[in-house]
Amino acid sequence: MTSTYMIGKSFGFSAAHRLPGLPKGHKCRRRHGHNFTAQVVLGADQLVPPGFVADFGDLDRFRRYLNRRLDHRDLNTVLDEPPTCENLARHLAAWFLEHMPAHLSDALVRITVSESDSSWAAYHVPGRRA
Ligand SMILES: Nc1nc2c(c(=O)[nH]1)N=C([C@H](O)[C@H](O)COP(=O)(O)OP(=O)(O)OP(=O)(O)O)CN2
Ligand SMILES: [Zn+2]
Repeated sequence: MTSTYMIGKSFGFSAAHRLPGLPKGHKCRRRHGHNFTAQVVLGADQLVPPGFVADFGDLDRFRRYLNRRLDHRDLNTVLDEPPTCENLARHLAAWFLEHMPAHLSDALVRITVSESDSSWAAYHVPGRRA
């Protein structure tokens, strides 16, 4: 279902990872780091006063999770699967749906994870569309 209004907020974190399962010699098999960006996108058909989908400030709990569990960590020890952008985006969406207040989790449309200005992956909550 498509929302009439959309908002997004981006959060940065720095972390290390390596991607097992790639061909021998692939540079991403080696441990390396990125300045990641996670972007949360929320949608709604109606605004709440004073004209918000949701207050950007209400996303602070998500920021705290990133800072506590992902920032300056080895992501291979955080996820049970290879920490690709795709898997990180799904992990973060699952956390968001489980732990954020209902007015935010009900509005989550997608989470995008970027490793650089030129590369990103998104996880869309099933049934919710931009
Ligand atoms: N679909 C995906 N492909 C790749 C991912 C990923 O998460 N999803 N991740 C990587 C590696 O993490 C790698 O560090 C980044 O790869 P890449 O963008 O190819 O390399 P650079 O950051 O050096 O970017 P350049 O544009 O080539 O300078 C690989 N693939
Ligand atoms: Zn990488």
